[in-house]
Amino acid sequence: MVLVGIAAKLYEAMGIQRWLPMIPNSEPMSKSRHDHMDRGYISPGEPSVLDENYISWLKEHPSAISSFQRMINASKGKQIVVFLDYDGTLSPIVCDPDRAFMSDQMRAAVREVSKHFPTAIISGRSREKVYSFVKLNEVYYSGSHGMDTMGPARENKSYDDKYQYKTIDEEGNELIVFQPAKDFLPALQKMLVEMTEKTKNIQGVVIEDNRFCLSVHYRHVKDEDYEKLEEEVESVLENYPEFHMTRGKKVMEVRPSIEWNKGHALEYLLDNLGFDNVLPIYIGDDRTDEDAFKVLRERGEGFPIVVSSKPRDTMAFHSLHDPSEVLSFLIRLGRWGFKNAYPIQA
Ligand SMILES: O=P(O)(O)OC[C@H]1O[C@H](O[C@H]2O[C@H](CO)[C@@H](O)[C@H](O)[C@H]2O)[C@H](O)[C@@H](O)[C@@H]1O
Repeated sequence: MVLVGIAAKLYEAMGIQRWLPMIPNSEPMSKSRHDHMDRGYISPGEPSVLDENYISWLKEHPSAISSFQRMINASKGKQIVVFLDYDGTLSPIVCDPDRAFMSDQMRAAVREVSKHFPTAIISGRSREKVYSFVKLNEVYYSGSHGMDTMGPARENKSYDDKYQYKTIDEEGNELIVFQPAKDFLPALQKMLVEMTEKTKNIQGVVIEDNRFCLSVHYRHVKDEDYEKLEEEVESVLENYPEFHMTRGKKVMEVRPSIEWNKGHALEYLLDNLGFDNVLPIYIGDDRTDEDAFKVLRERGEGFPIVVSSKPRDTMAFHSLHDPSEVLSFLIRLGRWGFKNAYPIQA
């Protein structure tokens, strides 16, 4: 019974009401098909019911699902804008970066959300690559950790025209592309060749060309070879003082040292959307998403939501356990938008 109590506490904090029907005097499960889908969802990576650390972390970063109504109440009179990270948020983390596909269900949920709220995906991948996974024309894309952003066309004098150009999408809509790290492209291509050469004898290394940054994946590198790989990456970087390395999930990321990150991309998109009263929701799992969480905190608006199955330091207010919970949240948001928000004009 004690175990059941702890588990119930955990699920309640996570916003998962799967346990409730088993507990006497609890609210019965709704008969609505959609409600049932949400409540019946079982996340693949549920924490151990005894993970007290996770339970107390959830008190600091409550589930965005259980806080949904509060978020919606806060959006009164404001335009909701949705920002989503890709890997680990819209698709689960998998061994092969080229096979991080998004499920059809997730695609449908993002499409539904984007019908009612401006939606952007901000990823560490190249913009083209993330589009090839998502395949939705209804959303804006920002690749290379925000260094390649395609957003709504708007005269915006705060950004240097040297790095912006106008373009037309397949449906004839005018868009603007902002690439603040454009000057670094030749050096990046040179570095990619050197990095590939230097690491070619280390088994398991995958170098991904993310256009304005490089990802050196070491998920398949033997532990005993990791140090060697790190040395090689650092030795290449020594010849490129205008670049630096950051770390993600089993990946070293080499980026131009300019003051531009996912947080700046978020602000750029918000500027170009041009709403007066806005409520941004940003969902992400990566360390690089913290830059965007920080921006929302500093602006004092919106909801930064971290995707994490473990307690961790974060600037986010709310949390979701994994991409399956992201799906539940987006389904709910899309459904709410369908009933309550005006459709976005094409
Ligand atoms: O900003 P994101 O969209 O989250 O991109 C961050 C990096 O994600 C990818 O790598 C991660 O996901 C892979 C697929 O699940 C996994 O194999 C890898 O270990 C993770 O680090 C992507 O491949 C990187 O280029 C992105 O920078």
